[in-house]
Formats: sequence, C-alpha cells, structure tokens
Amino acid sequence: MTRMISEELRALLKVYFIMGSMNCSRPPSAVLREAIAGGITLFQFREKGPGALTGTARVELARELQQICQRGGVPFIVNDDLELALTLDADGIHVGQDDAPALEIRQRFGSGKIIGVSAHSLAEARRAIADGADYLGVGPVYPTISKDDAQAVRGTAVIEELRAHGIAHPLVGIGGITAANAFPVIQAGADGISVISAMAAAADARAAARELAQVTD
Ligand SMILES: Cc1ncc(COP(=O)(O)OP(=O)(O)O)c(N)n1
Ligand SMILES: Cc1ncsc1CCOP(=O)(O)O
Ligand SMILES: [Mg+2]
Repeated sequence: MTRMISEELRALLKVYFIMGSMNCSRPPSAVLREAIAGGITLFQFREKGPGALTGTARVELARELQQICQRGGVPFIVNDDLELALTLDADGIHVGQDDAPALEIRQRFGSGKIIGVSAHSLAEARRAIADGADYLGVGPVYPTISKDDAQAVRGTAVIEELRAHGIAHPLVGIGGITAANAFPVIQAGADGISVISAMAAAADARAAARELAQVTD
C-alpha cells in the first residue's frame, strides 16, 4: 500500500478523538459510537495512566473499539504500543519523544500505515519528519487534566513557529482544546485538533464532536 497523501491525511486530522476507558464515566464503546455519529475523523486508542486496563482486558477493549471504528469508517490509531498496533493491524500509531523512534516504527509497521509523532519544538518537528512521520501532534496548547506528565503549556506559539519556518506537514494541536478555544489553534496553522476530555467527559459526545467539527470545517 502506498503512503497516504498529505491532503487525505489533513482531512482525517480535523477532529481527532483520543480515548481510553479511564477517560470515560460511561462505557467507552458508547462514547465512541456517539463521537463517530457526531463526525470525528480519526480515533486514537490511548489506554494508559491511572486506572487504565492492562493485559487481555486492554487488548479486548482495543479490538472492540477498532471494530466500532471500522463500521463507522474512522481510521483506528494505537498510542505508543507497536506490538498492539501490529497485532490488530491498526491503521496507524502515535508515538512521542520518549517512545520508539518513528524510523524504527516505519521499518516494522510498513509504508501504508499512518505514523504520528509528538513535537514540542521546531527541532523535534524536523527530526520527526526526517524519520518518516506522517503527521505531528503539537502541544500542550492549553492546560490539560488528561496527561500527568505533560510538558509545559505552549499556547499556539509552536504551531505558528513551525508554519513560519516552512513546515507544511499535516499537524494537529493537542492539550486542553474545547469547542470554545479551538479556533486559535486552526488560525495558527493546525489542520485539526485532537481532544480527550472535551469529548470523553461530555454528557453528549455526539454534540461535542459536532461543535468541534464546526470549528475545524
Ligand atoms: C495526536 C497526539 N499528539 C500528541 C500525543 C502525545 O503523545 P506522547 O507525547 O507520546 O504522550 P502519551 O499520549 O503517550 O502519553 C498524542 N498521544 N496524540
Ligand atoms: C495526550 C496529550 N498530550 C499532550 S496533552 C495531552 C492530553 C490531551 O487531553 P485533553 O484534550 O483532555 O486536554
Ligand atoms: Mg507516547
């Protein structure tokens, strides 16, 4: 399979939902179905941190959510775990600066898969692109309650800096993004936004997804 062209990927990044069971007070399957009905364009399975499932239960949840994505026509990305991504034949993987390098992931995962890499600076973005990243996750833009070890809040400055230095790669902003504060992220040059709590903790994930989709359209 050939690498996904940037324009196709840019469209997939518009409303990128990231979730694990520990982010939900309702069954994750129900939250994901609602989010898909509301118009999410990409989903990342991120089952980690306090209260996260492990072992077989984690793999079973991943399979269940992958099936929901497949039925809904939304690509399924795995956070961090290349073995899980390979086992499930996921559509892609997202890795950070402390995870396996994109170069190594590309060698094992194949050319048709989506590889996302977190970048907090111009240098990290350049390295990720050189290593074969398809898209960048840039943040935290705003304060977040969903990642204990998040780096310092950067506002939209890093996104602006990357675009000003000619980085045209597909990218999403991440960290504390809601429908109320998403527009500056797009204005700064992001192709889309990625969120956990704005959708996973919403009483109505479908409405939350719709509101976010309106901002990024
Ligand atoms: C789209 C997107 N952007 C950034 C991240 C953060 O990845 P990382 O820095 O590896 O942190 P963890 O999510 O693994 O805790 C992401 N997951 N997705
Ligand atoms: C995974 C991750 N990486 C940087 S911030 C963050 C958490 C985003 O979650 P929320 O949208 O709830 O702030
Ligand atoms: Mg990671």
